[in-house]
Amino acid sequence: MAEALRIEDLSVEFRSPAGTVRALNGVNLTQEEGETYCVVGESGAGKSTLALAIMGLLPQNSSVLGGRIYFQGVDLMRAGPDYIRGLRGHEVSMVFQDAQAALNPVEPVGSQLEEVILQHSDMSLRNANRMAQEMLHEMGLPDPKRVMGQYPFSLSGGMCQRVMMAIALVLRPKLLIADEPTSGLDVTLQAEILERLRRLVREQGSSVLLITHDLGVVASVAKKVGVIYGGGWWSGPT
Ligand SMILES: Nc1ncnc2c1ncn2[C@@H]1O[C@H](COP(=O)(O)OP(=O)(O)OP(=O)(O)O)[C@@H](O)[C@H]1O
Ligand code: NI
Repeated sequence: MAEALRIEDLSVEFRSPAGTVRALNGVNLTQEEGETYCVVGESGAGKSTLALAIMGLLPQNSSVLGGRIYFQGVDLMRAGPDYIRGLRGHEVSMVFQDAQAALNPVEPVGSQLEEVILQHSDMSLRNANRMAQEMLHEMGLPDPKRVMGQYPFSLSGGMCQRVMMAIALVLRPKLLIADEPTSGLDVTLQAEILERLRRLVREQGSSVLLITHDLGVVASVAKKVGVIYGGGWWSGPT
């Protein structure tokens, strides 16, 4: 099987007025195409930092101290910003930990989804609208037509997570990074979202890097798991 993602000895630190924090300390992982890989670790262990590093979205006050990130064999640290921008939204997409904050607050969620569809296809607005509704329906949102016209603040956290998931999946990414996609959801909804992820892997052959602190989630979806602790790293089969 071909390799989707490989991370070698990645170390990242943050600078703040209080000093520097080592958020990642020598992380290594290899993920095959079509594989679900779980990253677990307690709060503050560096999980979101890892996700942002892969997406090329680390904040200004961080530095990569060393290491390499390869996506489909390409060294992302040496690839230009245009290449990384091209990857985001096409090949690699991400569901952010705080979905409500990641959505544009001043645009109805339906238009946000339509925009992504239109940017990546030559569909008519009408067809994009239909596709957006279908995606929201796929994600298990009741009454997608009504949801389309709403702003993020008027939707629940779980609904925003589903909208984000629709946006992330509509492009059929080769790699989906999902940062705590089920946190804050009740158990039934969690199971449903995980089932959708599983279906994605099956149908689209996508790889999923699933970030969670929930060992129950790990047990139900992953073949491989990596544990981040205090920026350090342990990986092995589940
Ligand atoms: N923008 C930032 N500026 C300074 N420090 C940061 C920043 N982002 C994260 N950190 C620090 O880096 C460490 C790792 O944070 P990170 O958000 O990656 O953890 P996490 O594992 O995702 O936690 P959680 O499970 O709570 O989401 C923490 O000590 C955090 O305080
Ligand atoms: Ni996090």
